[in-house]
Amino acid sequence: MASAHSHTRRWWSQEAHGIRVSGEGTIATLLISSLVIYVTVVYQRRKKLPPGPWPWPVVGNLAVLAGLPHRNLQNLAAKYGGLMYLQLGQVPCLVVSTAAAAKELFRTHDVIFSYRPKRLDHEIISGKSYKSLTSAPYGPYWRQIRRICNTELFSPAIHASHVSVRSEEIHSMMKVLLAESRTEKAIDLKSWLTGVTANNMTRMLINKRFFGTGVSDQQEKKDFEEIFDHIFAAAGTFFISDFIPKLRFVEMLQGKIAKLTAFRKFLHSVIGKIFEVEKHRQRALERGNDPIYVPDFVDVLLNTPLDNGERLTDREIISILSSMIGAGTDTTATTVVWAMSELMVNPKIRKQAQEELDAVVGDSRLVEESDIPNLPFLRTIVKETFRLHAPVPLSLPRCSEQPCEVAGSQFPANTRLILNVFAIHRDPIVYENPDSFQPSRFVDHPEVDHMSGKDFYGLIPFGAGRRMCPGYHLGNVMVSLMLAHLLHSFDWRLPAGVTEENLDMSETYKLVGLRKKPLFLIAKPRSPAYLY
Ligand code: HEM
Repeated sequence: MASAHSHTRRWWSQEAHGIRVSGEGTIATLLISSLVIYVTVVYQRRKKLPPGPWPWPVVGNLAVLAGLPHRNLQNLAAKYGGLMYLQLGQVPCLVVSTAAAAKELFRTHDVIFSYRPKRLDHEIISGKSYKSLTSAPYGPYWRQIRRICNTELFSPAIHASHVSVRSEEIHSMMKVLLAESRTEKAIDLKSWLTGVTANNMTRMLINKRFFGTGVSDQQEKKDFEEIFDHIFAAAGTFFISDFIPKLRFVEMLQGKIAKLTAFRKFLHSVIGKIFEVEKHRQRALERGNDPIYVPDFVDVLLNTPLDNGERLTDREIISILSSMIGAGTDTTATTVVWAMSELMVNPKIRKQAQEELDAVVGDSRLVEESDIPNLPFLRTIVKETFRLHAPVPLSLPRCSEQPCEVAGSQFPANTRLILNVFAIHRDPIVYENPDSFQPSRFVDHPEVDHMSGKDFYGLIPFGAGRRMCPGYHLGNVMVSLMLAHLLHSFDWRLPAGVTEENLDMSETYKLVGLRKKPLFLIAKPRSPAYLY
């Protein structure tokens, strides 16, 4: 009995082993044949596409978007060239990394790539209709909003009418800086600059300010700050489901969807009060046709009919205003922080800029906007900062809506376009010593215009083509003005223990290229106190 039993066990074990061996064989065969099919399919497809790194199954080349994607992509472009192909999950992607490739692409394919890819945060926060200027698809709605913004917000006449707002906001913050300088404490420059740019934006848009002295409603200020902290944080977050929609559950598990949904609820509960859209509507009714009243931007948005005769909804107005504040605040403040960082590690350049300011402005008044055209060296510092520290290193993502042909290759609809401004601004064919801060490189080239977005594609901090930044003039003026004020009115030094040699100049990527560590500086006034 015992032997029969052991025989049966041996038989069973051999049989089972046999099954395992043949099972393993089948799995191995399946794996190998899947791999062969995958390699063949990818190889056949890739033959017809621009060069690029080999994609992993499922995720493709998504890993390049981790950490500092502008640098990862620059390194890849050094190997694969100015026009590179990536497979980002399920999304085909073209990466432009040289001035020549940017010129070629914008001259021939700007319209095709004038759409914006959908993002999870936009979908949850604003709903699926994407009605802000930054996220709206290229088409009639976007064209109308862009036209309204160009004529009612960014036109030379409107820009000129806001000179006093810019000046008041900078002067009001100069007073705060003066007071801070008396304490000899190191100042977090970014928070000061963000206050100025945010106040300037909100005064232009809704005739209100939220930072500095004289702000009475502290709760509203807190809500405003919370909203834009969330918007900036969401804009800098990577959502895997934007590239592999089936993985949306991952974002659910990570709590990202719950966080965005909670933010949407908070946003909708406070934003109406902050932007006062309904109050504007009521005031317009009470006012009637008062010829003396100067409408602000909310009045304009409420009153301008769209081509179909309809008016913008409150939701649409709120989206347009929020995206404008989101797009214009951090970008501008960050550029000045980088300019000051470079000037702290390049004291000779800082001194030269101060000498120019002293010669042009003198010591009996503060800088004025009309001084900027007379400060050519300061303007080269601004250009060089935009070059070396492009505030939006990968621009805003774009995509195609239709299938298209680029450089002889066919691309399906929804191909993403990444404009690697960071790499373009370091294109060794255009710039000598591209990694060093040398404003003098522009001294003999005043024709290099970082705001044209056409002809010269070696300096495009505001993007290029149809969706180029509409706030480029305002952004450039604010950066130049704030920098001029900081240098003319104060001498600056690094806090104890930090030197020109060891100041950390590394960056992080949150859609905007921010300093990894805040810039703390100690200010010493250069002008008599009554001037501030
Ligand atoms: C230093 C300042 C700024 C920089 C570097 C900057 C940069 C950019 C870039 C790279 C884009 C994407 C362009 C493209 O897709 O080709 C953009 C778009 C945009 N920017 Fe700016 N920007 C700045 C300031 C501003 C300001 C002050 C405003 C508003 C007052 C603004 C409003 C916008 C809007 C609404 C868009 C979306 C345009 C569209 O999709 O049609 N920006 N910006």
